[in-house]
Amino acid sequence: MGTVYDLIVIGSGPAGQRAAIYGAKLGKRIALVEMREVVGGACINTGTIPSKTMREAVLHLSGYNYKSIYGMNYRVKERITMADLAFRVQHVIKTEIDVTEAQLSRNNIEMLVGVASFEDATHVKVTNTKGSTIYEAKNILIATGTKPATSAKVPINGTTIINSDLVLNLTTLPKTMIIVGGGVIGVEYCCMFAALGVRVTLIERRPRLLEFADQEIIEALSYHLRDARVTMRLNEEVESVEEMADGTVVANLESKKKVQADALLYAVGRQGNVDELNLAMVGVDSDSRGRIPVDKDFRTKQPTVFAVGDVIGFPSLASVSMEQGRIAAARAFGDESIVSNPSFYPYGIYTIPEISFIGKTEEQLTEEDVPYEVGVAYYREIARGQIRGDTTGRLKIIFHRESHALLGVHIIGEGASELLHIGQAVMALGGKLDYFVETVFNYPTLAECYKVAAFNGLNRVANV
Ligand SMILES: Cc1cc2nc3c(=O)[nH]c(=O)nc-3n(C[C@H](O)[C@H](O)[C@H](O)COP(=O)(O)OP(=O)(O)OC[C@H]3O[C@@H](n4cnc5c(N)ncnc54)[C@H](O)[C@@H]3O)c2cc1C
Ligand SMILES: NC(=O)c1ccc[n+]([C@@H]2O[C@H](COP(=O)([O-])OP(=O)(O)OC[C@H]3O[C@@H](n4cnc5c(N)ncnc54)[C@H](O)[C@@H]3O)[C@@H](O)[C@H]2O)c1
Repeated sequence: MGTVYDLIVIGSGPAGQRAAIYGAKLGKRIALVEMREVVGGACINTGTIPSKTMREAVLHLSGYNYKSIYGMNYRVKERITMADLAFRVQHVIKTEIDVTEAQLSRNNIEMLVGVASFEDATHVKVTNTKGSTIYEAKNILIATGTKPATSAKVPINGTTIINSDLVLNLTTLPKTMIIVGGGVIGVEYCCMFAALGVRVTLIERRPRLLEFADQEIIEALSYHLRDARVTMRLNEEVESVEEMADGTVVANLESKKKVQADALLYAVGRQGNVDELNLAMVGVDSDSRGRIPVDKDFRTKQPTVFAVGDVIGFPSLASVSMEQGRIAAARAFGDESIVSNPSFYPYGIYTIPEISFIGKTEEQLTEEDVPYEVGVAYYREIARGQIRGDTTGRLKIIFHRESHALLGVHIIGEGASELLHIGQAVMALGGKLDYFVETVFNYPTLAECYKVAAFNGLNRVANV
């Protein structure tokens, strides 16, 4: 009789890692199956970490920050190459893999290398070059993540027509580029390539970018995109993509227009990694985008089978995936102690400049007939904004007119994704606008924006 694990986790991205470690901390016997040669999933290997590292390298090498302070063009390196960017990205990926492997090994998690598929609700087959082995577990957790969505009419060739997994495959920095999809991936890469001087055309089928974000913030972002010479084509759908004989690429739009460029990034969403899992063996379904439905404890229809992370769909963030993994592992072992409130989950969008928010948008509150007011602080009014050379950033607090409860915080500007956590803490602890008025912040800091925005908001309420 072989080992019976308490939990087998399929996938070593943020969701799977956190589930495995939480289970191990409870003293359980855990195995983690990963089909890639390295741990970390899309987060470390192709998604979050590479894109955020590339962004940092772009800001540094392109002299973006220098320009905002001295108002002139200065490049650390005159000809920035894809190799310059890849060098830094590979370094950070390697370090993150090492850190993760050490963490898993310290917690005595057994690594099984290969593709996992279900035999039944308590047995998983793992197949690798040496053959197949069947493992037994009391609980199984699916954390297989997603891959870029494809289309038969978009021939990804890995060199001029790429998806987000293949950005570093570009051998040379294109002069012109088409980005299909104005979601988070499309907009983040759009900002990076534009900062490098690439003329980008961003094509999005919806009437606006990043529909879930506050409109005022997206209008501010659009100003920056135009300033970086990005052409935005909204309400336009790419129907097909062609490689031309001269090596360029053409996007054919539904509206019959054509857009030509040196390269094209196809970023129209993601598809759950469910094909290999043989879900039918456990009676679990997935939808057309490969998403697995789960209950509030992340249980599928099969009580011993859980699913977490990107493979269950929205919000598809590394941060949230980790939390889902932790909760699912706890529930699998009857631990109800972890409570997590999704309304306090933040968004960090690493555009240039950064966007971050929590809570409701003005549009949502208007829709819900909530009597709200806003308070805004502009970085240019704050000493730290002037010192850092970011005079276009802004922080907006949305609060209830009568109770002054915080309903949302929306920031665009340098450091937004870090700065947001002050608002998040105050919101989560039930604090109100008055907290910012009564609290002394370090000076000069961007945190002062909260105080200025709170005063601005109170003045507006007092005047009506
Ligand atoms: C370009 C890009 C940028 C992003 N930026 C951010 C960001 O800034 N902030 C943020 O919070 N999120 C970001 N995300 C999202 C984030 O990467 C994901 O939310 C996160 O990786 C999801 O974690 P996961 O564990 O669910 O899946 P993944 O990280 O996708 O890991 C799944 C793992 O499962 C393995 N696997 C799949 N099928 C099997 C099988 N049958 N057997 C064995 N192993 C299997 C895969 O090989 C993979 O290693 C970004 C994503 C992309 C693509
Ligand atoms: N900073 C972050 O948190 C971060 C960064 C990157 C990715 N992510 C995660 O990765 C996930 C996937 O991101 P994504 O941007 O690929 O997907 P997405 O679904 O967010 O955006 C895809 C966009 O492409 C558009 N689109 C689809 N087909 C089109 C067509 N034929 N022509 C023109 N436009 C078209 C859609 O309208 C949509 O706006 C997101 O859910 C996000 O949570 C997060």
